[in-house]
Amino acid sequence: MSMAFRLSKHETSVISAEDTSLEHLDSSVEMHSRSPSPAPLVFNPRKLRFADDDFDKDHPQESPQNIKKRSQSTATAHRDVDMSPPCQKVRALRLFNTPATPKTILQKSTSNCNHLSAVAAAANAAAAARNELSKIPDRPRSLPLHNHRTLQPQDTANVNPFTPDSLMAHNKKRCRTQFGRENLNVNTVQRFLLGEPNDEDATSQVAGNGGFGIEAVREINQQAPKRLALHDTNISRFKREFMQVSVIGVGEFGVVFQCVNRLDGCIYAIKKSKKPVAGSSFEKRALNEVWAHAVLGKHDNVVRYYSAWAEDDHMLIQNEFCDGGSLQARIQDHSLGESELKILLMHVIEGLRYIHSNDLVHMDIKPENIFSTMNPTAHKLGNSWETTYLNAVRDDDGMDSVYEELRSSENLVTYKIGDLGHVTSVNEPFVEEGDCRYLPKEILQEDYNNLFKADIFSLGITLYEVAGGGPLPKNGPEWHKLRHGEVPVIPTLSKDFNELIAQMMHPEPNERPSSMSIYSHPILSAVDSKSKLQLGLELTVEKRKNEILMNKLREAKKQIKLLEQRVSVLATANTPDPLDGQRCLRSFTRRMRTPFGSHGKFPNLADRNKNVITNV
Ligand SMILES: Nc1ncnc2c1ncn2[C@@H]1O[C@H](COP(=O)(O)OP(=O)(O)OP(=O)(O)O)[C@@H](O)[C@H]1O
Ligand SMILES: [Mg+2]
Repeated sequence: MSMAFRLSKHETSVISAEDTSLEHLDSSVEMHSRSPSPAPLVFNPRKLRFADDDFDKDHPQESPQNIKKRSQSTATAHRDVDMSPPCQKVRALRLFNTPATPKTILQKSTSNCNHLSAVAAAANAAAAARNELSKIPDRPRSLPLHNHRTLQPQDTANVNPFTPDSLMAHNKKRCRTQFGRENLNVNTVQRFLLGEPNDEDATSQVAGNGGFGIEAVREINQQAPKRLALHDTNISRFKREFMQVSVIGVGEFGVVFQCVNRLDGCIYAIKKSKKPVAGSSFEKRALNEVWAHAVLGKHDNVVRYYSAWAEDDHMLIQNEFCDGGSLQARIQDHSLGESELKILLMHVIEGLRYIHSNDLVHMDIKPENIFSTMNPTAHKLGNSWETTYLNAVRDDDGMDSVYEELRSSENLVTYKIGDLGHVTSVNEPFVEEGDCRYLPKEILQEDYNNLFKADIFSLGITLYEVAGGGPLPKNGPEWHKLRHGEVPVIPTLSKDFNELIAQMMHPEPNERPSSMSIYSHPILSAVDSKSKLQLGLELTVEKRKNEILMNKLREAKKQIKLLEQRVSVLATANTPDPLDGQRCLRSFTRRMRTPFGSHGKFPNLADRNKNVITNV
């Protein structure tokens, strides 16, 4: 159970030897901390404790039920002033033996298995099935039903509930009843993809109604009643494939390592669940994160996903390594100015727009879950041609220094949304509340009608915090004020930016701007979003690139000239000189005419030549 507890801010913790959650860490591992704290193995604060100190101080006698009830009331701000956000407490309750206990979590977790989409299932399982498919000579034959009992775990594949599939999104109900499963076996997928002869109308049903044929459905119902257990997929990869460099972060759920892949030599961030999750109630949470990453990890402003696997019953996720650390670490020593905030907003809103366009929501946007890269190739200096160009020239000698210059600059940064453990679908939400400091009130009231706007609120309050409005309250009057439209003005920001933040934190979700409208907000026009310093730096870099290219051009021209000269010399040398021919001829004829030859008459070559020349 301790795993569900979050580290409080005060608990900037030191990993101790007895911390079982870190039993798999090498003792030699150094903590790579971007916080100013010099202590080794000091972690950035993560989410809150459920039994939060402040909370307990504020409400020592409060019964959890009252807290929840009060949170759900729509009482006025003043009445709410004494009330604290219940989410952490409610979550705590769920973990103990009360009506809303682990059972609830587990039930929810099991019911969430119905997130299925049959076509999405087919599409996902298709990848796993591809190898098998290639072995099939002709149209596949269906397995006799009794054969299903002998199916091996490796013949099945999970269904990713986040796969964007509009077909099934429109047939949710049907989908739930028909495909209330989390995995499909390869034969069913084959049959769906290749079309079973006696499933002819099934194929048309798939297109028209989003369903399989009756027989296929029956087959699915005969199959494994639960999802592919992590335990069954355990594989040993971590030590074999990766070289562990350091620990880069610790959250409620996982420890994140910086690793180098032994084969490709690139750096990755590998997140490993702190405790074994296979078979536990956290298995679903772990899989959720993998599913979300697999669907969303392709956008420049979402942490890229490479692979995931289960090892020793732990979940491991191999992600892009973000060398700039978390936003939380970046703001340890200073708040962000408006120009930096605009860049942050521009990047995060692009990521959110992408997530939202997949009908998914993040549900845990906060500085600890926004990472950054300082790699200029990842940064959008311009269009993608520029990235391609930079990639193309990066191996060239001169670019290394330019690269270094970019890398050392704190001003070139790409922000990426990470930690997708709370992602859920808006069509069939399974909401696991994130950090209550960043949650809007409606989520605590279990109003999930406009989840997109919950992300917008969290981003708004994140901007407010990193601009200098933090630290954010976890409960109490200040917590409520921020959710009742009483957002203090940040003096260092323009009126427009303050207004935008306040609008994003509007108490009424529908009044908050959408990710799309923020994206096209005039405040984020391309020029405005870059600081003078950044523009200056980019200009310098462009000039340097230009210089290098000009030098190369000059060098290339020189080489071409030299080559041309050599070619003309060679050409001249190869052309037979008529005079030379005459000379040879004459010497030859002379030699022929001289019965003694040259040897006896002329002791050395010079004399002989002299003779020839004389003859000429
Ligand atoms: N890809 C990455 N690149 C660089 N640092 C990372 C990466 N992933 C995670 N981190 C670091 O590790 C910390 C914990 O990661 P993450 O938020 O994914 O863990 P978590 O256990 O899911 O957290 P939470 O408590 O929010 O559930 C982050 O705040 C960040 O500092
Ligand atoms: Mg996190």
